[in-house]
Amino acid sequence: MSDHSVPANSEATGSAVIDPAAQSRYAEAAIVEDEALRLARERSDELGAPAITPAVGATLSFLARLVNAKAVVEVGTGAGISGLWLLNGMRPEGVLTTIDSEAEHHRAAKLAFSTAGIGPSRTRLINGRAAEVLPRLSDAGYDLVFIDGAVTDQPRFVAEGLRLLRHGGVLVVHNASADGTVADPASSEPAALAAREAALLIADDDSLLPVVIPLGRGLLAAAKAQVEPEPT
Ligand SMILES: C[S@@+](CC[C@H](N)C(=O)[O-])C[C@H]1O[C@@H](n2cnc3c(N)ncnc32)[C@H](O)[C@@H]1O
Repeated sequence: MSDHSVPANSEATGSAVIDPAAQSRYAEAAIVEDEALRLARERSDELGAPAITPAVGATLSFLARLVNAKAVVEVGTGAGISGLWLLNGMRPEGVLTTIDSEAEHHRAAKLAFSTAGIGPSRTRLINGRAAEVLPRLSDAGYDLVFIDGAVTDQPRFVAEGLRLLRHGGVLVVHNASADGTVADPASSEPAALAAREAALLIADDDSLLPVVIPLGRGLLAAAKAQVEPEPT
C-alpha cells in the first residue's frame, strides 16, 4: 500500500492517481548529472540564480534533439545549467545564444561551458536586458526558444520568442506556474497575471500546439506548425 494521499478526483475519473510530489521525485531521481553540471549548480547557488531541475534539463535536451536544433535562444543564462542541457541535445555544430543582464552570471556560465568541454564557437553570450536584446535577433531564425527570466516579463518575452521561432520549432517557458500561483483562480498577483497572459498569447496562436509539463516550476511548451496554417 502506498502511504501517499490520493487526490479527491481519483474516484471520479476512475484513473490511478499518483501523488504529484512522488511523480516529481520519480522524474528527478531518473536523471544523473555529470561533474560539470554539479559544479555549475554550486556556482548557481552561490550567485542566487535558481537553476532548472535535472528533469527540466533532460526535457530541454530532449526537445532540442527532437527539433534537431542548430540555433537556440535562451533568456536567463544564470550559471549555465539550462545552457548545458540545451547544448547537450543540440546538433554538434549548433549555437546557443543566451542572454542575461548579470555579467557575473555570464562569467559563471562561461566557466560551466568550458568545464564541460564546449568550445567558444558554440555559445554566444549576450550581456544585456532581454527586452533590448531580443528585438535585435532574426525573425524565424531559431529552432528552440527557452524563456527563464522574471515571470512578470513572460508576456513580452513570449511575444518576442514567437517571432524568433521557425516553423516546426519549439518555445519553452519555465516557471509557467508562477511558483504555483497560476493554478489558483483567486490569485491576482502580478506574476500570476503575467503567466496567464503569456499562456493566452500561446493559446490564441493557431500555429502553436501547447502542452503543460509539470516538472520543476512548470514548463509550458509549444510546438509551432511546420507550415503556416490556412487562413480561416
Ligand atoms: C532563474 S535564473 C536562470 C537560470 C538558468 N536558466 C539555469 O537554469 O541555469 C534567471 C536569470 O535571468 C536573468 N534575468 C532576469 N531578468 C532578466 C532580463 N530582463 N534580461 C536578461 N536577463 C534577465 C537573471 O540575471 C538570472 O540569471
